[in-house]
Amino acid sequence: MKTGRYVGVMSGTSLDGIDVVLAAIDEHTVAQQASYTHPIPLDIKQQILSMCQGQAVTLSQLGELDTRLGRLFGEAVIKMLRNAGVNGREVTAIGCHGQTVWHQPGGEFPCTLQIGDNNLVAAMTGITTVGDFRRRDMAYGGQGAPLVPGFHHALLAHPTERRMVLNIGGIANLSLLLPGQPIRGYDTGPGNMLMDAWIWRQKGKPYDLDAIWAAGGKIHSELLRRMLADRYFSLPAPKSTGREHFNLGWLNQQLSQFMPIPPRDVQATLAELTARSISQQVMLSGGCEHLLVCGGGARNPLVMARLSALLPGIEVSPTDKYGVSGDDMEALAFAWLACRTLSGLPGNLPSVTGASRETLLGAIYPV
Ligand SMILES: Nc1ncnc2c1ncn2[C@@H]1O[C@H](COP(=O)(O)OP(=O)(O)OP(=O)(O)O)[C@@H](O)[C@H]1O
Ligand SMILES: CC(=O)N[C@H]1[C@@H]2OC[C@@H](O2)[C@@H](O)[C@@H]1O[C@H](C)C(=O)O
Repeated sequence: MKTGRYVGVMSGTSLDGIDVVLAAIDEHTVAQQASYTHPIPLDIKQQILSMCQGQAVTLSQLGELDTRLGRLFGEAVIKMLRNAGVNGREVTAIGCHGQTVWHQPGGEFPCTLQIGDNNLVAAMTGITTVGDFRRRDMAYGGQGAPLVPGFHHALLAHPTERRMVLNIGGIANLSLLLPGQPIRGYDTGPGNMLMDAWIWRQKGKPYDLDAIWAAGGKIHSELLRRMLADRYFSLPAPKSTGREHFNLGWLNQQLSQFMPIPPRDVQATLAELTARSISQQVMLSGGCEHLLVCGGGARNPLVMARLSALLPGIEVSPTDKYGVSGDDMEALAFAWLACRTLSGLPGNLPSVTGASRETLLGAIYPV
């Protein structure tokens, strides 16, 4: 294993900011040393959102966004290292996930596109950068996602306890760490994405802080039932999804089947959709003793309370309680994946993604 200090950079589907971490990684430990969230300018956020939802873009717009994001990731790393008082020469490599603007794992021409030019990240920071983590798994027939279950296993598996790790980001994904069984994992469906999109549309707020707005609404049971009937929820694993499917257009389509529903009730129903779709998948996957939750959704008290209520007998708690920061989990995972790539170790898990084999992940951008 190529031990050293690694930087992980993750810009997820929520577009709430670029998460950057610094960690010392060796065969047995991933010791987080610093973290920082870099803001995403609103116009960049809007361009990403329109691309993700399939609106037409010119090649020039795509190329420029690739450059702007590459610069932004580079700046984010430089700022984090400056705050931490660490020189770039002390860092072995950066694992930079990039920004997913399209993810289409099925069909005749599967594809996934993460942008943000890694050549720029390497040039700006003077640090070897590893990127493009998903497409080799896809080249071997896998979904290209989720990639974090291997990292969850390395950090949080227990020899006898049945544990699952749940990331509630824009999309939610679940890792099954069940003793004696192969590691499995898949995206359960919307995490914060629809809740965020609805409150943005209704109130111009990026998210429903502490679920205060949703908590005062009533669940619309027919709308909930209709949304839960979406085909994605009953698909067997391996499976992964994104904004291409669960977006405001999808929500408007569901709402069009009803007389106008008070906006606050829609927000409450979306929070319930997140909790129900996750809890159904936890139970369908055989249940567990401990559900360890990370991602921004772990800060949503309503979703967390509903998960606890829907999963009696399962302890639902943030991963922080188990020593891993829930806000930094994904960025840490990409630092770890970069370390695996430079160490010549595979990064994907065929039992999760459905790929035909384990493989090295990523492309290396040297300095
Ligand atoms: N106090 C809070 N109350 C309610 N929701 C919160 C709170 N804090 C964070 N969130 C939610 O978490 C989101 C950010 O989550 P996160 O940073 O995990 O997303 P992400 O990095 O884009 O994830 P992914 O890549 O897994 O999609 C916010 O957009 C918001 O919906
Ligand atoms: C294509 C893509 O970017 N997928 C993300 C997204 O965000 C959460 C969920 O959907 C997960 O599948 C994945 O991210 C995590 C880091 C993963 O690959 O495990």
